[in-house]
Amino acid sequence: GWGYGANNGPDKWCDNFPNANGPRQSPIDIVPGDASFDGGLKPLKLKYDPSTCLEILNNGHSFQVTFVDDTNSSTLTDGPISGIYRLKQFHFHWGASDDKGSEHTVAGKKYPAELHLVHWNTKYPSFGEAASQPDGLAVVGVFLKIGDENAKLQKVIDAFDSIRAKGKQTSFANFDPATLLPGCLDYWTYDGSLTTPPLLESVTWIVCKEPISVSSAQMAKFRSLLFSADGEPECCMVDNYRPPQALKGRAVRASFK
Ligand SMILES: CC(C)NC[C@H](O)COc1ccc(S(N)(=O)=O)cc1
Ligand SMILES: [Zn+2]
Repeated sequence: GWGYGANNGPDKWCDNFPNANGPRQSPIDIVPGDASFDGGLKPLKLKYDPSTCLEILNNGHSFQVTFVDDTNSSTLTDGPISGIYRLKQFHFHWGASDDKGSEHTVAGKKYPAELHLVHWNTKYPSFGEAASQPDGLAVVGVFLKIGDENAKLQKVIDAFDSIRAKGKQTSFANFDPATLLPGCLDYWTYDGSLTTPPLLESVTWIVCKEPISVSSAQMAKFRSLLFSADGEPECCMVDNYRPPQALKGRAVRASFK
């Protein structure tokens, strides 16, 4: 199956996933000077209920924290979107070293990691249905930069021993994803796609300008996770990011001046 190695990585995805060369692929390099301020963009409204937090799992590509999404308890509204989008999961992408790892870049700058909070449009019956619609998903991206230890993130890291290998999962309750958001919610937004196969072109991307902190020691813990399952040769889960894709004429708007 697809992955991030030399033989199954991003440059090979087009062999099985034709969306790879589509007109609205993600991630992109965000060039602040080319983004146009749009005064019509509303502030992001994120309302998260920690009791909807369900479990944490290693899916062999990243780890993700999944949420109960059968009610509007944890939602994203306003911002560049219309209607109500429900939180489904959050996950991260990171590098083998602190000089790379993010999917989006900012005028060519790579951050060591990037958080994705994945939401689906409740005008559709489920995440799976929404994922195939052009306005089906909204993903909030938050950059991580090396600095002070992030105590909120540590709660997630403390679960890594239980999900070290592909396919492992464990219960994960009462986590508030709002604690992972930066203080300032200024953002860039553009029409894009899933950054992993099937690369569906269904995502309104909302990328926060302000990063959150993570310590180098905490990043080392991310890199102790494995792409491989129990019983397979151990393969460290690192460099699980897709590089920036062609903009193909798309506009990037800024919610801030
Ligand atoms: C519904 C089917 C297509 N399954 C989709 C699968 O769960 C993968 O979902 C996702 C969800 C989010 C992203 S990202 N990195 O763009 O935020 C990538 C794949
Ligand atoms: Zn992602």
